[in-house]
Amino acid sequence: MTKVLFVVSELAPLIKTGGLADVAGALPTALAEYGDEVRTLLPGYRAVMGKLGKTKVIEKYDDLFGGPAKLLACKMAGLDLLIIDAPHLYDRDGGIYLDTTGTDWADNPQRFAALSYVGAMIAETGAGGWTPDVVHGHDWQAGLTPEYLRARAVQVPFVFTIHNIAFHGNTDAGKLVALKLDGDRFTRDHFEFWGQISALKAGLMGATKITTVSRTYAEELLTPEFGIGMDGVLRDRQSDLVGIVNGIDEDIWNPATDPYITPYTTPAKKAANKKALREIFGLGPSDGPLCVLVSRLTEQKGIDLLLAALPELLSRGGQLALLGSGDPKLEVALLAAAAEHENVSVKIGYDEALSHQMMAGGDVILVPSRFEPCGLTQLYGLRYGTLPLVALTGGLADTVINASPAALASGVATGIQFFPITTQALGNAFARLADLYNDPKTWKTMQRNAMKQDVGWKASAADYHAIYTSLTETHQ
Ligand SMILES: Nc1ncnc2c1ncn2[C@@H]1O[C@H](COP(=O)(O)OP(=O)(O)O[C@H]2O[C@H](CO)[C@@H](O)[C@H](O)[C@H]2O)[C@@H](O)[C@H]1O
Repeated sequence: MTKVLFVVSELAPLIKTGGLADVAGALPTALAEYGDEVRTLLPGYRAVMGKLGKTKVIEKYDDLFGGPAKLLACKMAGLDLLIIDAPHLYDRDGGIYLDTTGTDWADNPQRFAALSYVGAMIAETGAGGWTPDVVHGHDWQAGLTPEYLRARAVQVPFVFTIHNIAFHGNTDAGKLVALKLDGDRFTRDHFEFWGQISALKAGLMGATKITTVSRTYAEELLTPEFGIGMDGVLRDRQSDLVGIVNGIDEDIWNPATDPYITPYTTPAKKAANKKALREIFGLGPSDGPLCVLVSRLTEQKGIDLLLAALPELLSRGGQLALLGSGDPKLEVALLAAAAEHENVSVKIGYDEALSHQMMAGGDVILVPSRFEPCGLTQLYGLRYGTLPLVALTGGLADTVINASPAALASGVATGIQFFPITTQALGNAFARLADLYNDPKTWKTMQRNAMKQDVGWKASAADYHAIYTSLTETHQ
């Protein structure tokens, strides 16, 4: 049994902007099956504080990066939480990373340095008598943790998981003092990155073990194209880098019990959900596949490729129902496409219930990402018999079995992959999709295969458990 402190900036079901929250929310329960005890340290954003039940104050800090703060302990949704109640950092309108105008909060470096700093303090002195054997940080927001552990001479292993290397958490060198960092370590070997402080680099350099969320992404990260400036750092640390594919919460994402949908256990019974979904999106009947997409709208997600390839889908009778929010330019372009084509419908926003209805009612889940460390929506799609059409990259390469002639002949295909990641290849994939969809026997076989895939956390939690065990053994 290993006591593990998660240090993370979002956590489902309390606060979520993307897949990081899902992983942070589901993995602790899966690890408990192996006897590991996870407590999760999370900033007390306004939205979080409003949802907490009974809390216990276990620590008080006079000055946590500019103001007084408390450490609260509570239980929620089966999780043991440690919440940093620091109003000067987290109690405000707007998003958790962005202000009301969509700009990064100017004090994000301090806000997440505080998260990492409290993580290190807990590792040193414990929280209410509980001291972790391992600290497990996620993404750049937890990246400074090993610097603070080192400053306190705390010898605890630090596992660092990269969910998305595109975010570096960089800030200017003038903040060294404000962030309580050791100026002597502002070098290329530690956390200096092209003249800036990089929280991500600090985490990568200081981690005892680095994980990322699929095997293919672990390999891709070593290349300049995917490493986004950190490939050199990662090549240096390659022997400590491992890819562990994400799972999904099989209770929340279960078509047989999902409270947001008409429940089903066989693909044939998706029909009621498809009808309902078309009504929700104002789409009429059509002969082609109903494609759905649920995503943050960013460059990463290949939405521009989809827009350019849409004619191929629509010319074969396909439809698109899309839910997302993010880049205003993409939002405008999507709404324009919806206005132009009757078989395209777009909802801008974030809607958990609707995302479930889309998984249940769609024929196909689209993930045309330029890069995708793991991706979760294709996993939801598999579980719901909604076949993934995905770019061949990262976790999308590892979790979908492409409908190649060989895979179809042996009856194992679960979706469609396209490569290179271009408009033309996506357009060709839409043509393949239409052919497969028009072959009901093959389509049903693929749906049944998809629904049988193991997309839960059990196997991957075992891999994390093995890492914790090996690290605590070597540190004893
Ligand atoms: N408008 C909306 N309404 C409702 N729900 C919405 C939504 N927009 C997104 N979501 C939900 O947010 C999650 C997104 O997770 P993903 O893993 O697909 O991508 P993300 O890039 O956020 O995560 C990063 O971290 C995760 C976790 O490691 C990696 O899988 C991934 O590759 C990496 O980019 C899904 O649960 C999805 O349903």
